[in-house]
Amino acid sequence: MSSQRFLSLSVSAATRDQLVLTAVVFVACVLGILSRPAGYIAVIWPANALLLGLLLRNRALALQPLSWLLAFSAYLVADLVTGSDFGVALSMNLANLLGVAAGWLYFRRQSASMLEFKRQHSVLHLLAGSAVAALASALPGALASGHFFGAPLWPTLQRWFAGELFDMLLILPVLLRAPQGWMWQWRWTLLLKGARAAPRAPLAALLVSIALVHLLQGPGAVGYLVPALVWCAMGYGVWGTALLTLLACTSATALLLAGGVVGFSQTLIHGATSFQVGVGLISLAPLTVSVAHELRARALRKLRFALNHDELTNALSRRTLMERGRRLVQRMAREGGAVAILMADLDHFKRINDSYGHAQGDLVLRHFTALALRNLRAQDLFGRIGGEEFALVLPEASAEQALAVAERIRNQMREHPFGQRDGIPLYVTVSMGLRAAWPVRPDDTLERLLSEADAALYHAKKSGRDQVHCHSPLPAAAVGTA
Ligand SMILES: Nc1nc2c(ncn2[C@@H]2O[C@H](COP(=O)(O)OP(=O)(O)OP(=O)(O)O)[C@@H](O)[C@H]2O)c(=O)[nH]1
Repeated sequence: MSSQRFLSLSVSAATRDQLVLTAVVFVACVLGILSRPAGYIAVIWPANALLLGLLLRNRALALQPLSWLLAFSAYLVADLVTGSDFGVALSMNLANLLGVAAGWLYFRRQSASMLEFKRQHSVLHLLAGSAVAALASALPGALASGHFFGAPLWPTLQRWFAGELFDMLLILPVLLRAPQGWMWQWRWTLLLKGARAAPRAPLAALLVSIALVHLLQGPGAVGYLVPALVWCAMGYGVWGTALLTLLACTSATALLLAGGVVGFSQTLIHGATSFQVGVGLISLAPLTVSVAHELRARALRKLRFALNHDELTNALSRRTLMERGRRLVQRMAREGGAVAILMADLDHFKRINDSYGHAQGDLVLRHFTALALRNLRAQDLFGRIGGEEFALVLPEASAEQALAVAERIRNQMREHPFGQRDGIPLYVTVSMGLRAAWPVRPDDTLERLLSEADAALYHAKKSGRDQVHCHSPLPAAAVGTA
């Protein structure tokens, strides 16, 4: 367990996390207690959702009974220091803890990807888990309220449930999807860079819609937020959307409370209950859009990769190499730049397959690809032409530089042992043909350069393999230094 400096004390990471958890619950409770105009049920009660979210993010913490005990003490102390009766505080906070425990039991069965909103059904599970947690605290809470204050069971149950559902649906996604690590470990510069690069228009639309909620107040005003939030969902990712939804929905709620459209007095309580459930459910719309948007983007990325790459080696596919290579050669011809083409073919590959098996042959192909890619620059192209034949297109590379790269790859390949057979290690060599063009002429096509590199490869094979042959002879000095 690593020890860290925290508040000038040297504490273990687990203790630090427990202290943070306790402090968060305490502050959230005080906030909730301050919003209790109706006597015993708070307007906002973020403590349960925050506690549940933090425990789900840090499972090791949730598995320690001390964490639960500390959280419970935070609930109790917050109530007692603000003047609550001990019996009331004890029973109400037991109800709170029961809700968190029920939510924990529901969500702990979900996979990490489900909880991080990386699955199609994540939002539905958020709704179900939040409803379970809300009901598990609302029921004992309403019973205790009836016992201590003579509050009617059904309206109190509805009120408590609505408040909890509202908090869970808005707060949990922010915590569950937040970047890895606690506040002090977040990569703030990276986050700020991402925020700066994000489009501004959806955010501006959201601010306008919050202003509209204020200007055109009414029971349906929260709906004004939906189009802008859906737009945000298409540009800001799941976490950004969850955060903006939380901020926008709570701002709109505060504005409508201030305007008297919703209220938590006894006469307005039914409307407030329906309002909170409605806002909570509305918040699921942008979240669902952002999850679907992200899943679609991921599927498209995978599809594009599969289209552009060879399945076995992950080298570029022949089609993509030809497309990109053609564009590159045309650009070099326009700019009068240089390009070097290498054709590479593993030697006696059939024998490797025959003697060591096809699986070993596949391994050699994958290793050769990795080795070649390690020796190339980001702008170089490396593709599998077919079987054990590969092509490399190196822009802005002279014949000497390309020859040096080819020799490096050839030497590294011949020195790498691949498994053993009868105690004899398997070594594989590669032959290559090089065609360099500098400057690239307008009539130099990729097809022609490739076929000339192929002719050079044929010579390399004919001359005994395990060598690089150049299409046109290089100056003697260059060959010596390569
Ligand atoms: N393991 C494996 N073998 C493949 C794959 N594609 C093609 N081959 C094999 O590669 C071998 C190519 O053999 P040849 O074209 O005769 O060439 P070679 O044995 O390398 O001989 P030289 O090129 O003349 O040195 C054949 O046995 C193919 O079955 C593949 O994806 N995996």
